[in-house]
Amino acid sequence: MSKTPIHVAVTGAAGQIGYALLPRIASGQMFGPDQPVVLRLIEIPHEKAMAALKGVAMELEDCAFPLLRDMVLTSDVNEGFRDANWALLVGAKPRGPGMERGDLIKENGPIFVGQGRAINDHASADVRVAVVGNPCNTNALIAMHAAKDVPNERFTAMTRLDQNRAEAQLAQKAGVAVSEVHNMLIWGNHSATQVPDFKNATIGGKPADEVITDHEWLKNDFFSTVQKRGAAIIQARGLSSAMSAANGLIDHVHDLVNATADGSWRSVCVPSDGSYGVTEGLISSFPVQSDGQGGYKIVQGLELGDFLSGKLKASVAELEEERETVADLLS
Ligand SMILES: NC(=O)C1=CN([C@@H]2O[C@H](COP(=O)(O)OP(=O)(O)OC[C@H]3O[C@@H](n4cnc5c(N)ncnc54)[C@H](O)[C@@H]3O)[C@@H](O)[C@H]2O)C=CC1
Ligand SMILES: O=C([O-])CC(=O)C(=O)O
Repeated sequence: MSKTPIHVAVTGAAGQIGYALLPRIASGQMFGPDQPVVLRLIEIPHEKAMAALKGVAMELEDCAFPLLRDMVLTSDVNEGFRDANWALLVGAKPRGPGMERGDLIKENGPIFVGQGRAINDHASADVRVAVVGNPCNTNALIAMHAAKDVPNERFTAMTRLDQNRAEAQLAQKAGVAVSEVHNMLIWGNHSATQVPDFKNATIGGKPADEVITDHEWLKNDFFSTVQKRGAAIIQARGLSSAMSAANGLIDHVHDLVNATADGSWRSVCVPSDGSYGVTEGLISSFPVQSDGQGGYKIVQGLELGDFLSGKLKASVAELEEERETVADLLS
């Protein structure tokens, strides 16, 4: 017997990431090859955006995905998040050349108040939220505060793209396939202060910093390539990462709905419980292990050493500053 469809709400559905993301959800890559979905597609109430959304929906129809049971197209957030089991908050303005993601905070932050409230009031009791719109950690914090009745741990933000970028860089440097790289972890904020952890990653089962003996490269080029990859894509494409961002979100949600293999973890931004000295309540990237039943835990006991600990402190300080900037949206 076929499973009950799950309702997946996606904001910014007519945007770049939406275009790369929706066919992958509808084809089963996010929730599995036997899980039907209803897509609830949310856009701004502008004629052009809604017309573009209609076009995207027509294309989805034309793909004839067997798992796609229905689509709702709306600019009303209450309708969009109604009965949603997952809310994927993608819709927001992307940065342009020369900007940092944090520069978007005043413009994008307010979007997440209304969306948080609508999720609170209309989504399914088991709703889980993944925020992609930048600055994603602080936007997730805003939505979490606005959704007073939804447990805080249901709110996540995405550093999986950064993790994937870091894996690719390590694999290239070591001259191995990317499948040899495991437990690559990003700590902190999805920003230029993020901390790609080369100490706890492994390559071919050995610590990455034993396989790659050029530690100056790990601390300098590797670090800054991963931290600044988003800007490099904007520079090259004239638009921000969309295909790889959609791919990161597929991985992020897929790995939260399935149990993580023992002894491994994924980078997920979740509300801090104070682990690793990260200020409690901030949404920061941690090593996360999912139980596959809707729960997860922050993996404990990893050693960071002085270099990575110092970098994490700076990233946490930035998250605190962002929280201060949006204090009026958190009441
Ligand atoms: N966390 C991450 O790793 C990444 C985050 N991003 C962020 O994702 C966001 C979206 O990026 P793109 O799809 O490339 O941008 P885009 O400009 O192509 O699309 C954004 C879409 O969101 C819609 N939108 C804006 N406000 C909305 C609202 N209140 N409700 C519903 N829809 C709304 C717009 O009409 C537009 O169609 C940006 O903030 C970008 O910076 C992008 C790449 C990676
Ligand atoms: O860099 C940007 O503005 C978009 C983004 O978050 C990324 O590609 O990591």
